[in-house]
Amino acid sequence: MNATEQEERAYLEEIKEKLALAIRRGDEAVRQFADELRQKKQYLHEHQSSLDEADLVAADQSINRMAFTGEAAVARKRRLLKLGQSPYFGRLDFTPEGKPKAAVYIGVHSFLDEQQRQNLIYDWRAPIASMFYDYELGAAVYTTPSGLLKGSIDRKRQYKIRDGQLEFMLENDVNIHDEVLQRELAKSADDKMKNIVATIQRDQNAVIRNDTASVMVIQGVAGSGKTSIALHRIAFLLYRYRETIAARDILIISPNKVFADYISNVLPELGEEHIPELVMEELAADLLGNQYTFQRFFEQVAALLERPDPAFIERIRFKSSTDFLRQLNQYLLHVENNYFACTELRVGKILVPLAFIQARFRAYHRVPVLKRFPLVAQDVRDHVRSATGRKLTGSEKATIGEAIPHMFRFHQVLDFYQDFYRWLGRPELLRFDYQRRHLEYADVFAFIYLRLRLEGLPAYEHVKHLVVDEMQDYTPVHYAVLARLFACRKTILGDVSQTVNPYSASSAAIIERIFPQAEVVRLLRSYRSTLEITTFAQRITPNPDLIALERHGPEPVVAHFDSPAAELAGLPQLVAAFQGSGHQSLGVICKTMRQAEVVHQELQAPGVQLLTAESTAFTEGVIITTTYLAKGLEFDEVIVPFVTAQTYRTEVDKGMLYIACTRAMHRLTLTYTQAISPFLAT
Ligand SMILES: Nc1ncnc2c1ncn2[C@@H]1O[C@H](COP(=O)(O)OP(=O)(O)OP(=O)(O)O)[C@@H](O)[C@H]1O
Repeated sequence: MNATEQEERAYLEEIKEKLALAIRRGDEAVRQFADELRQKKQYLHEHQSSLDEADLVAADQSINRMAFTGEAAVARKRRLLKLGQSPYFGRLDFTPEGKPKAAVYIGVHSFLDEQQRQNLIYDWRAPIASMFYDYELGAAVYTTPSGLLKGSIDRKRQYKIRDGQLEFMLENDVNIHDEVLQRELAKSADDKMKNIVATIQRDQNAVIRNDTASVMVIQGVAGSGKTSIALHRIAFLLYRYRETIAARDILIISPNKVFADYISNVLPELGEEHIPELVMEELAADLLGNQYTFQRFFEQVAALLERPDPAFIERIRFKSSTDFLRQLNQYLLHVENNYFACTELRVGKILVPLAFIQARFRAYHRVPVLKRFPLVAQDVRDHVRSATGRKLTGSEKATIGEAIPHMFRFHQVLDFYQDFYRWLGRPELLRFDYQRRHLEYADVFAFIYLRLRLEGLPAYEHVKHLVVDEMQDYTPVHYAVLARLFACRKTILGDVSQTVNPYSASSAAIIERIFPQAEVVRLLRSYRSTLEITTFAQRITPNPDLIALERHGPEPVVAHFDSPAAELAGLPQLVAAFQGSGHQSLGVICKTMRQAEVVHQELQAPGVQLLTAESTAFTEGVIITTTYLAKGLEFDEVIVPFVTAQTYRTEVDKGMLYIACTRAMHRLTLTYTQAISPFLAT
């Protein structure tokens, strides 16, 4: 151990002691709060009858205040305990111009020595910590509340501290970022996504700390850290705007429950509370109300994979275009201008002129049409009352109330939606099952959009930041709905190469058309997989811009079997090899759920889980699932069975194969019988 390391170890012990002391003090404070709270409650209980209203309100407020302070103390203790395990991961020695040098230690949270009023550890989100990610040695600058602070960095160190013990430290004379990053990436996959604070890369840092974009679109290659970055960005914004945004004000829209579970740990790991999340289809169900049922996205994808009917494809393709949204908007104009068949209205002796009713209808152009009738009816009543100089009878009021809506062509959104296709001259593009009141998936958001425009829907005003993951799976109407429901800032992320349904995919360019104010960033470095796996996946869907990280592992194996029975019989051996490898997770990723069930039959054993659309959690071990459900997840090892020319032959199949292969971090095996898929033929 050299002198520097000795010094650092001694410093670590010092910090740990200070942390332990702070925890003890905190415990004492919590105990005091609890005692005071108990006493106060007891006093209230005993003196209830003699206290007046004002006393009670004051007592109530003081109890609430104490409870709040108590909760804050408990949260602080949680943070300190966490720091005790791993107080910091980085250090930079910074000399601001004209000021003395200071060592800045950076950790997941800040730690202030209250006695010395000195910051011993800086939160990675603090302005000064940004230099750790943005600069090597030499001139550096960061933004303080009072402007830019220039200076120079003359030392940078990285540490790995686990369970309070220093595992290693690296000095800046080696390229520390690469070395630590390599170590992090070589690790085994967890059943939960991890935080990456210690190794955030410069381009990623720029996205995380961007606090100006009202809509940020992250278009990144597979494994570029999009999801990680979006979550760190949320943590950053919660820190930066802690006075105005809390975790409960954020909403993450994710593709399914398993993915939501997988990412659920990152923010708590960073010391933030759990963030509300919603699966896109839950949002749809919320907005449709309970009058309709609808096909789910995975059912649409499954139908496309199993029986790709041209008319079905045509319906999906049409409804996924920006032109479709434009037509819907034109139709709404047409409705506004033509569907109010206004007539004059006789109420007793008074004739309310057509022009008056028409003008009132137009005057409310900001109100959704189906919500205008009571307003117009009220104006007509007022008109009649001032014309007659008397109050209206109940029956006159009712006549007006009924007559106005009657002048309008339809009242049900479904009638409009059907009419829209007639207006287009394409009635065959709508398949609605009347008996089950069942919509195809491609109609769900178009229908909601019409509903939103015709009836209005309550906006999600409490949401102050919206995150949409897997953006490529949503179409212009989805975004049009989101834009109207969520007026807040947004982070939207995805990868066009990972579309599960190429007939309904959106690129960043399409999203930009809906959010012209969007800032689009492209992330091209891929971190997840070894170079061998990335190169293999690139042969399926090439992206010349992708930059693969130089990390090596075994070449992917494509194994041929003589018969389907032999292929199935071979799978347990592959699983056994995984079990002996020291890796934590293996994903057996199939094209369809039917195939996954067949594999599950073969591999059933403790620790083997079939992940279905109904699953809600992701666990370590052997997971058998479909590509659709594996999206966004990652595994140490991946097996893709049945990669035959028969199974993987269409564009949709190709996308599936690419997604499946890019889930692997360290090892990839594909198996087949007969002829291999043309996407894998060399
Ligand atoms: N700076 C980094 N330091 C350490 N690990 C990183 C970094 N960036 C990304 N990773 C790792 O790379 C893997 C992929 O990250 P993530 O899942 O966020 O990428 P993604 O772009 O959303 O992937 P995909 O679109 O393929 O699902 C994760 O294991 C993540 O921890």
